Amino acid sequence: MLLKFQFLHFSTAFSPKFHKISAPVIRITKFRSQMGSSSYTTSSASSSKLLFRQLFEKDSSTYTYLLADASHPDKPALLVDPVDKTVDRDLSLVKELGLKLLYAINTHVHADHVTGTGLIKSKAPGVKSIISKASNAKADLFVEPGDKICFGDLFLEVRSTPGHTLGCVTYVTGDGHNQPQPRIAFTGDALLIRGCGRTDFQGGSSEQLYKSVHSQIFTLPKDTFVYPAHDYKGFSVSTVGEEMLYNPRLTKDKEAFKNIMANLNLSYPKMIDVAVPANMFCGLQDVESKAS
Ligand SMILES: N[C@@H](CCC(=O)N[C@@H](CSS)C(=O)NCC(=O)O)C(=O)O
Repeated sequence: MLLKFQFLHFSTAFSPKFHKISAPVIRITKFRSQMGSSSYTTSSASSSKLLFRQLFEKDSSTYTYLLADASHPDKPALLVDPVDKTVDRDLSLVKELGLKLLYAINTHVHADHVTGTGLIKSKAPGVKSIISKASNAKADLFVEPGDKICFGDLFLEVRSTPGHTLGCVTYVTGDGHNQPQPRIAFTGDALLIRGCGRTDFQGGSSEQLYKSVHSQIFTLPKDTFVYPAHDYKGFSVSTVGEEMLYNPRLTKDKEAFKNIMANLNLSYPKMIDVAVPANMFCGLQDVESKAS
């Protein structure tokens, strides 16, 4: 598949740029198991190159993920779905592990917490924020389906998974010999473990979500790890195969799914009126000129 663009691989003199290229750079490497540790960690998916940490923000039950190419001399890294309240913790971890943070990326415009991307940019100059173009939010870089976000020799592929919000995307680790195996999907709120994101605001659509999950996530290899943006039941990780068998909503047919989603009767997230406007600007409400 031809790529519309690919972010440049990290170099010592760090300077992220947009480049249109026709194919990813693939190098073959060996894999070995690597356990991770932090304040809250799983380490189910790993390779000799990937440093991976799952971090938790308890007030909104949000997961933030830290990924880095540990085999690269500069250890280029990115954070998926950082939360404002835990930015200091996350940046300390980045420093302790000797990583060079390149990107702070969001799966979507969150409604229940303020994203940490703007705060990270103010505390770690040079870090670029990323969100989907379809989100209509502000960021330094906008991704579209099929785009790749490179960090060292590793990359995340962008898959469009609207339904919870209009601009939701799922980031999936690359498919190739030098990429982590099994693959890892960061599903945001599109697919939760034994659940899924609600579809009753922010351009949500149960019809669209059903299509997104079935066409963009359930088509990944069954051993692909599923790491969502939230968990409310104590789960930390699942797999595509597991969710295809046991997800109580998405194993149903489309009409039954739509009926379930129409009758969730969830109260609105407590922070929605603060979080959504702020998150349209990387969490930096009223700082439009700085927000990118
Ligand atoms: N009680 C929380 C919000 C809980 C909630 O609505 N979660 C969202 C994801 S964050 S917008 C969701 O989609 N939940 C699906 C579900 O089935 O629980 C708060 O007040 O913030």
